[in-house]
Amino acid sequence: MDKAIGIHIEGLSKRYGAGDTAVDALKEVNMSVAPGEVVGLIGPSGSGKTTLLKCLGAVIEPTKGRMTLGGEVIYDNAWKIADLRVLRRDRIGFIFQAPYLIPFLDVTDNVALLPMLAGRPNGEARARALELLQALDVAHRAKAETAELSGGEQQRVSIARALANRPPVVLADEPTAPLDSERALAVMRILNQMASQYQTAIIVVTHDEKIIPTFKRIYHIRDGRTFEEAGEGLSLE
Ligand SMILES: Nc1ncnc2c1ncn2[C@@H]1O[C@H](COP(=O)(O)OP(=O)(O)OP(=O)(O)O)[C@@H](O)[C@H]1O
Repeated sequence: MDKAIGIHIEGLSKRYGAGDTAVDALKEVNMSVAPGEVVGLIGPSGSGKTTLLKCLGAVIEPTKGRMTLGGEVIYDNAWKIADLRVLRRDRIGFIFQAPYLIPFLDVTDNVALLPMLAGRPNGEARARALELLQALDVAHRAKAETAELSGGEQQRVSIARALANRPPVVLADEPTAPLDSERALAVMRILNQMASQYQTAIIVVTHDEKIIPTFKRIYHIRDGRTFEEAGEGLSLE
């Protein structure tokens, strides 16, 4: 297995239920995303996007197949990792449509919380948080209450949080859906910069027409099967 691969899945299938009512939500899906790469995952309602994201995020168990993360096999017809919560906390970043910041922690602690939970000393966790806040241009709000931030600032903090444990993969679920064109493209610029700076593989589930031209590579999903296509790779500079 190529150690440089960020996330790699082979023949991944997911069946919900059994017998007459069984639903094959994923049918032998293959996908590879390299460190530093941002790919789009696009498909109509019911095509299997959420199921795939949940399998990639170790939130639900696939039925069969193989999955590697940072070169390590994490699933091979069964989980190969004893503690899935630790896997999710330390090695997978999640970005959602809304920022979901913790309102009783300041901006720095929202980002430092994950490294602290992973056992990093407080000073180191805060220093890492500050470095990310700087990279995302929100360090001037480091001591602010989350409610004092604009929507765009909150979202950048949520991106910093997703990267705080330096995960090899970040899963972003419709991160630009509520944003206007300019802000949506700004988020894509940030995701591309972060992917490249931290060598993270980023998968963006979206149906947002505004950002689809920015992907260099797209996985389409239809009825549980994926196929790959070159994207336009619109420059975000
Ligand atoms: N817990 C479940 N039990 C049974 N079937 C399910 C379950 N979750 C999803 N499905 C079925 O699996 C298929 C894929 O669903 P999934 O939620 O992954 O699609 P999606 O592409 O995310 O759709 P949407 O864009 O509408 O959220 C659908 O046929 C759905 O009805």
